[in-house]
Amino acid sequence: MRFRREAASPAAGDAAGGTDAARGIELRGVGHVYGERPVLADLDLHLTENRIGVVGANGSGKSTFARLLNGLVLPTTGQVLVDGLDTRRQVREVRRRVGFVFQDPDAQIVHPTVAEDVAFGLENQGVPPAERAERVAEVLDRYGLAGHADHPAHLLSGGQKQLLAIAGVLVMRPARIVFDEPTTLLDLVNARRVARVIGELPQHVVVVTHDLDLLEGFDRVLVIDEGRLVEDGAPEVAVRAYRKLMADR
Ligand SMILES: Nc1ncnc2c1ncn2[C@@H]1O[C@H](COP(=O)(O)OP(=O)(O)OP(=O)(O)O)[C@@H](O)[C@H]1O
Repeated sequence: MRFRREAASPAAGDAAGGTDAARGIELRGVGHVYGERPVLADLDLHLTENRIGVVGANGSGKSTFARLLNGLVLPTTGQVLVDGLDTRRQVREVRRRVGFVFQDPDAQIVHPTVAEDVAFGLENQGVPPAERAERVAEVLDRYGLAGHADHPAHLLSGGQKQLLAIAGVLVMRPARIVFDEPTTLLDLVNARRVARVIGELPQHVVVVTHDLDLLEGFDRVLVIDEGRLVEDGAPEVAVRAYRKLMADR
């Protein structure tokens, strides 16, 4: 899937449109059903914090939740609003605003070389070549990939691929970024590196993860269980609740 290619302006920090009250991501009475299988129900949330984590058991509905936030999945019931934009009716604008980083970077890498891969979304958007080159160089430099610009993207290490996937989203300057298990496939060194990168982003981020260390310094953590929100609070409180939930199984 190549949805990240649609992430674009406005840059982080830009006036995102709508009224202040409409800022953030709002879920109103959201539920989701795949075929006959209900996977999320009764979600009423207003997500405004800079760093939000989402944890829960396998199959609890976290990826589905993440995908609702940029319109990759549409709610079966209720509404998801991003800065006042409805994911059902204004999906293109929503995807410009909300970048999405998949768990497996191979799902996002579509061009032969590192630089071409990062440039693709900008090219699609009609960004002029000189600006394109400048933005690509800047983002590759920031993530330690400048020396790999002309290398085959698929030959990068797992950690470098994840950074490339993040670079490909960031170059589009979305105001918000959703990460679906960004460190699951990485070793400890690369997991820490990606955690640091996420921690330093100016964007609002929502991170689905099983890596509880990643949640350090987050503003808010949601615990999802069997498709329902069962805890919502500061990381220490939410993680404690999650551990207890799992210990009782
Ligand atoms: N496209 C789909 N079609 C049908 N069922 C699906 C689809 N995607 C997910 N599901 C089901 O929905 C439920 C929730 O899946 P989801 O991937 O959202 O969970 P998760 O919490 O992210 O799991 P994990 O931690 O294992 O990645 C699971 O039972 C899964 O089998």
